[in-house]
Amino acid sequence: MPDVLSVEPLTAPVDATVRPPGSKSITNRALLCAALAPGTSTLTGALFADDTRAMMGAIAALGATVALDEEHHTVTVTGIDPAVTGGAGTIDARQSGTTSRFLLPAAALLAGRTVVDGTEQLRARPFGPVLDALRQIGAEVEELGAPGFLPAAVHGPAHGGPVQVSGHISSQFLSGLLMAGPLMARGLDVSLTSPLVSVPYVEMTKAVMAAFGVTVDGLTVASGGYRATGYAIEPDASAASYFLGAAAITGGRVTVSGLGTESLQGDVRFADVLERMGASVTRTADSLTVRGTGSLQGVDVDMADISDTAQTLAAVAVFADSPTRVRGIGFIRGKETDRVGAVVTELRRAGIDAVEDADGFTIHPGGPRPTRFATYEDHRMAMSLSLIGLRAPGIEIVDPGCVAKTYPAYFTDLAALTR
Ligand SMILES: O=C(O)C1=C[C@@H](OP(=O)(O)O)[C@@H](O)[C@H](O)C1
Ligand SMILES: C=C(OP(=O)(O)O)C(=O)O
Repeated sequence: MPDVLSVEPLTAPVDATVRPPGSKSITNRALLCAALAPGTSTLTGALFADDTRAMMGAIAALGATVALDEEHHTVTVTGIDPAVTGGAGTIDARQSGTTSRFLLPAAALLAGRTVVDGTEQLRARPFGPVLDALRQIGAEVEELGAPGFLPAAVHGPAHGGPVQVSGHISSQFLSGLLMAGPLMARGLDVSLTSPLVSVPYVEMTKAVMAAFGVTVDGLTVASGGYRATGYAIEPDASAASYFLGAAAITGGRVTVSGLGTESLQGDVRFADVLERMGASVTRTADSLTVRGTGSLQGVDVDMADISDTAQTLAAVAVFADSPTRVRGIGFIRGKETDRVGAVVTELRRAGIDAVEDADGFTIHPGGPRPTRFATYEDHRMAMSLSLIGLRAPGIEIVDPGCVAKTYPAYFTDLAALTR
């Protein structure tokens, strides 16, 4: 991957059918549930990217046997019995929020000490709510760096029972607790102390747990255990947003196969936002087609449920004919970077009138000038801003390799749109 990548403008509207790689979020849930299930599970359609390799490494450190068949997008996992497993040493969650926030409660099941750490970027992201929750349910927790941040050590076994956790910073704390819940002696009964963001991800957690034989009732899960299974992972809906956005801004057509009305991923609702802007959307049980109609209106939209697609919308909004206001996403300042600040800074660099709001941003349409975009080690900055280059000449992306976090082949697949 070069240090800087030039995006070639499309010479004709896109007309393509794509199938993005497996969902990061579903892959990492399925890997963890499989690791906690006695017996062997086979996961098909899995994502192979930095975030999921982080989870594969983490569950192997817990003692699971993990066999990769990358060519066939398949992972085979033989699970552990946490009741007879000791601490897992030091686990490197790399840049992955899901790996780290899901692993801490799972590591708290073990009668031993496990340290969870990651990159400098991950060390800057919040962990206080899950560390505090684990203390409430009987785990010993040491904050080895700044309080509320990684690295942190947990020593179980956590006994479970009633636990309180906040919902407004990240839903991953809740998802992680729920997934460890069935292996706790008292099960788990979670109460939220603040409104939940990213709600569809918690529904996804329950759905994946159900596939592995565990029922969550509200936010309560009984003590029990997972069942190993065969599990098919859908394509990644956040990744799909870039291709759907490309159709909308070029007046072309993109069909995403493998994702439709039956999807477990909230981010498929990005297509609804494009529809509100004037694109035409066709949905089947397992496909989504967006057709650009040649005109896009700005929208005023709350993206608290689907915030990984907010940067995609920012790029699309540049080509609308009225302003777009995105609300409800103040919490994305705590993701890979301050995504609100970063997207506004970069659009302004291209001469676009973009404004930072307390809970989101406002984008006024305009003609972007040739620009070298910074990407802040954030895969979604790189993937989103590249869309601008499909319409405007002279767009360059710094550090395009950062897409490896969730979509290593992104720029190859984007270039294939023009062929
Ligand atoms: O549970 C998940 O798989 C995720 C939840 C969301 O995070 P937050 O709950 O922190 O918003 C999302 O942004 C992230 O990419 C994946
Ligand atoms: C926020 C993201 O990832 P995570 O929180 O899992 O690191 C993302 O993929 O956009």
